[in-house]
Amino acid sequence: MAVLLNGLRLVSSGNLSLHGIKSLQYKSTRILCQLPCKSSYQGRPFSNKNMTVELDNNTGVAVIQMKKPPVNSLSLEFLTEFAINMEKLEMDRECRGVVLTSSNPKIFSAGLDINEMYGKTPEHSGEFWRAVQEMWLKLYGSNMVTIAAINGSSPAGGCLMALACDYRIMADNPKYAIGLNETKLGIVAPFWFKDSMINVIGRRATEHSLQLGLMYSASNALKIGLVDQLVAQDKIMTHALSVMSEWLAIPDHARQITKSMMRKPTLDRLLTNRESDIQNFVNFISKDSIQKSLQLYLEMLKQRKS
Ligand SMILES: CC/C=C\CCC/C=C/C(=O)SCCNC(=O)CCNC(=O)[C@H](O)C(C)(C)COP(=O)(O)OP(=O)(O)OC[C@H]1O[C@@H](n2cnc3c(N)ncnc32)[C@H](O)[C@@H]1OP(=O)(O)O
Repeated sequence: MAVLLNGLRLVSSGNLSLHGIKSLQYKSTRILCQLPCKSSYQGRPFSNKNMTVELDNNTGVAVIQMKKPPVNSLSLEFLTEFAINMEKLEMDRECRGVVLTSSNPKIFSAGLDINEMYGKTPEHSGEFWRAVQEMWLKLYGSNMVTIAAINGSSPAGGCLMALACDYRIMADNPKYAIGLNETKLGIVAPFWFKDSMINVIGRRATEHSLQLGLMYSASNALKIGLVDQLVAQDKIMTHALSVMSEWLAIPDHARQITKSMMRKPTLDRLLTNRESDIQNFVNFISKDSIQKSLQLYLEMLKQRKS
């Protein structure tokens, strides 16, 4: 996948490599990364409106705060913006860690934007799925330390984002739920969603979880290891930054090589099957029966409100 970023053409396919080690550098200023409006993505108009990215040059830690109303659903535009921001941070020698969180006090992310999967052309579906893959490749394959500060519910694609991070801290609120609930929508979590979950909670728990499309309360997510810690909502960012400092105390090169060793087989599996995975998604999502399921699900979401 190629993107134009600040005039530089980037060809991306995941980031972790034994050679991609960053040197440690610190600066004393605080900057707000806002990509220029003129940035382009495969010829599409681009705007950086779905998240803010704030890099603290003292600590080398960036906070990506998702802010797409109403529920941070992962649209093509959102995913494109996310991948470009991750690429930019990855290339920034001063950035060593990323905390991913949400500006919505109740929702981390509602997962993939269902409107992107309903009533769309095969071309659009293919482009959308490539962007979903790219988001995961950038996050799962990042050289940086990645921490999800899950300050609200996080179904499906939202859970995938959290699973792709190195560490997950969830707000201790019984109303929040997290999980890969795809089967409940009549759709199937692809193999790399499944692999991401297996690598965090193990095979048996994943099978149970995926077949039933289970959503876990924060406390049950902690019990099965889907999240690593629960903390009070108002302490979640402070805590995430404190955990980050522990991870950053490890020399980057040793941690990055270890991370690559652990994650490379999972990344390679998608990289070598990328095109067939897209084709599989397009074929699956284009079926009348799946379109019907998605239509009913969208209607149910709207009715639930009223
Ligand atoms: C071969 C492989 C094939 C396929 C693989 C596909 C893998 C798919 C992965 C996914 O991520 S699918 C998406 C799964 N997500 C969900 O099931 C979440 C659904 N949403 C909810 O459960 C709730 O909305 C909530 C996130 C818990 C938030 O609840 P809340 O009560 O706060 O808000 P409300 O329900 O009123 O929603 C507000 C507004 O947002 C719209 N919405 C919600 N989720 C989505 C979504 N994922 N995509 C698009 N739009 C979404 C909802 O309809 C409301 O819209 P409205 O204001 O216009 O009525």
